[in-house]
Amino acid sequence: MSMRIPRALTIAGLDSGGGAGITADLKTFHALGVYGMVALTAVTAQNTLGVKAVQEIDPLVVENQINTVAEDIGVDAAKTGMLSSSQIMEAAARAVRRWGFQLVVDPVMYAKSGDPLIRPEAMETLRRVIIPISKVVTPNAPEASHLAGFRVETLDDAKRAAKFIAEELHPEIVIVKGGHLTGNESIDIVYFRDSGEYRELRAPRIDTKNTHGTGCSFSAAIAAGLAKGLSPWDAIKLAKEFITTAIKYSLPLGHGHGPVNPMAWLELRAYRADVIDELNKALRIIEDNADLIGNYIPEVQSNLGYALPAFYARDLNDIAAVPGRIIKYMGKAKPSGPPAFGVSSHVANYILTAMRHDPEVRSAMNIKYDDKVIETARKLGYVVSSYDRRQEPPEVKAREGASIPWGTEQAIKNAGRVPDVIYHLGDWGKEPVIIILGRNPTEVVSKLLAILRRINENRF
Ligand SMILES: Nc1ncnc2c1ncn2[C@@H]1O[C@H](COP(=O)(O)OP(=O)(O)OP(=O)(O)O)[C@@H](O)[C@H]1O
Ligand SMILES: Cc1ncc(CO)c(N)n1
Repeated sequence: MSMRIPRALTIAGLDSGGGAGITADLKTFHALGVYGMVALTAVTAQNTLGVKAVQEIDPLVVENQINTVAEDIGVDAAKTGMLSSSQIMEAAARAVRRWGFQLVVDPVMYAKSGDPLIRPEAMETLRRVIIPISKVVTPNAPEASHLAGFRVETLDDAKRAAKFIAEELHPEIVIVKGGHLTGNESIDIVYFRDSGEYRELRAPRIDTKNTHGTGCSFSAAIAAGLAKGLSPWDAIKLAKEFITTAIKYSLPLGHGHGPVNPMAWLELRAYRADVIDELNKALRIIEDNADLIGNYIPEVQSNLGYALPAFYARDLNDIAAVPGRIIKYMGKAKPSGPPAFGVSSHVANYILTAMRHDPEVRSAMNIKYDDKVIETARKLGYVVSSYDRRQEPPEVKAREGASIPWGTEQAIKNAGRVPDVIYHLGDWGKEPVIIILGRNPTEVVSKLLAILRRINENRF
């Protein structure tokens, strides 16, 4: 069986700030497993604050770039971004018609900063020449207003504009994006010209100013889906999920609108797999030392947690641990099953709090309290710190899940850094606990074993 490598082309401009244009498009193509190619239309000197200068590429060179990659490498789907002049549009349209590939058009008019990316006289060519050859066109609210000739401020306006654009300019599918509208959801209206059908794309509106490049990545993701052979609707749904992730993990860079993060899609998957691998490695070390560690499994049993890298560790779901905990079975420590995300709140709460002080400390394990462990850890030079549950303020006690973050904060404050070992001596109805922290689960288990082995050496 031969393997088909999906290929997508972006016909767009360069944003020197790296957030929008072809850099966003290429990241998006590759994050979605599609080989990316470029026909550059313009160079912009741009950052998160605005566009300082534009140099257009010769229209014949734009056309030549498209023809050159299409005749050799092949193109399954393409998208257009910044097309600033009528001549560049005519040249791009000639090449697109010649090769007949599926086209997504992002009718780029202004950057997030408000700077224009199209010459006024090219607006008519965009309508007459570019949009009619597109399968999908993706105006935002202001662009839809220009194309439809009336203000687009509500979902109802967006619906009317989508239908108007489809009927007047003849693309197959119109998506009027809701990024510029208000509401606690960001809702895009999708209109299918042939069937006259409307569909909605909904996602929670993310509270961030770092949305530079959203439109570019969204349209590139649709083109990537089409290149992979998805139906238009499946490609559009994938793109919505993709852009929501890219905005959730957008980057606080620069002084204006920071860039979206198309790599988040790929990085999240890579880091999740890595976290599970690292936990499995450490769990095997626990099994290899099951007798020794078995003596230190507490009444509530143990767990070993590992968080995604700090940038991606937002809540308890971003920390993996053993679902049924590490139990004591016939005197031996035994992980009750394979690790998974979002299954521990106890150990995960220690990790989340520690990471706020030291983003490198991403792993922790709880064990049974024993004076000897504390004493030996100190002898080995580990930083040991504690907190006193009896000093917990009533307002913390009253709040579900607030005890551990409070206690961890106390222990960190007492040590002046995130310690290697945190303990507390319990309270009425609360077992005392020891937590061992480290950068990764193997380091945590190594610290534990170093302590337990030293205790045993001293015993005999
Ligand atoms: N704050 C947000 N939270 C969630 N989704 C958003 C947010 N802002 C935009 N989106 C979504 O991102 C996609 C792109 O829409 P948007 O209207 O921002 O494009 P755009 O204005 O063309 O972007 P740009 O010009 O910066 O490239 C749409 O699916 C939209 O719903
Ligand atoms: C080059 C380029 N293309 C598109 C956009 C739209 O976001 C931008 N800001 N810069």
